[in-house]
Amino acid sequence: MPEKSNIVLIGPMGAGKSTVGRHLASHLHLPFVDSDREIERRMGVDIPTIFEYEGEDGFRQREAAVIADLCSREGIVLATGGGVVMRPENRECLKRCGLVVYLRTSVSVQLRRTARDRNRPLLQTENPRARLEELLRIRDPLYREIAHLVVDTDREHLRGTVRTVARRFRGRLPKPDKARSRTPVSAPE
Ligand SMILES: Nc1ncnc2c1ncn2[C@@H]1O[C@H](COP(=O)(O)OP(=O)(O)O)[C@@H](O)[C@H]1O
Ligand SMILES: O=C(O)C1=C[C@@H](OP(=O)(O)O)[C@@H](O)[C@H](O)C1
Ligand SMILES: [Mg+2]
Repeated sequence: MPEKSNIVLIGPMGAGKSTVGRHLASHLHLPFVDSDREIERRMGVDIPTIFEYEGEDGFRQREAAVIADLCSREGIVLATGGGVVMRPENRECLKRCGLVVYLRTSVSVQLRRTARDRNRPLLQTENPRARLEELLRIRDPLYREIAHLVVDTDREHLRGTVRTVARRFRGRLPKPDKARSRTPVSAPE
């Protein structure tokens, strides 16, 4: 069970974590944080540059530090990068950080949504489909391992996905009345 009341979006590149996250945060009136943008902000360079100079390992190290920091916050919507689940310490951290939502997507839809974007170094290859398939084979069980909720984004429109997650999140918040009735009442001496 999560210890904090954040919403954490996980899933592969092109699942819509950044886009759904931004809309969901605005729908729920919560702050939105994208861990990739936070890494770029701290470093002052973009993700392809970090990969170029420090390799994927360097990026993963910076990502783990940012995830640990962001998970200390309360009441945010957090969009993660697709590879965040590769490190066990991130998985542990995210599980405790809030409601973890796996935005599931087929490789064909991922390809379509990421085709024109040059900002994902792992997809700058001759065969992005094969790369996405291989990443999903490794990562899908890891997404499922920490997800409290799986939402298929192929079949739902953006608005539908936002509503589904918002409903499930609200359902987990303690109702004011019930919360009061759970307050222990001290017995008269
Ligand atoms: N549910 C959706 N339906 C249609 N297009 C989407 C959906 N979610 C995201 N997109 C589009 O796909 C692209 C990649 O989305 P993004 O949010 O960056 O994915 P991620 O952060 O998971 O890699 C963006 O251009 C976005 O507008
Ligand atoms: O899948 C991955 O390993 C990555 C996904 C990217 O984020 P998105 O999933 O938001 O595209 C970004 O963190 C980086 O390029 C690595
Ligand atoms: Mg993103």
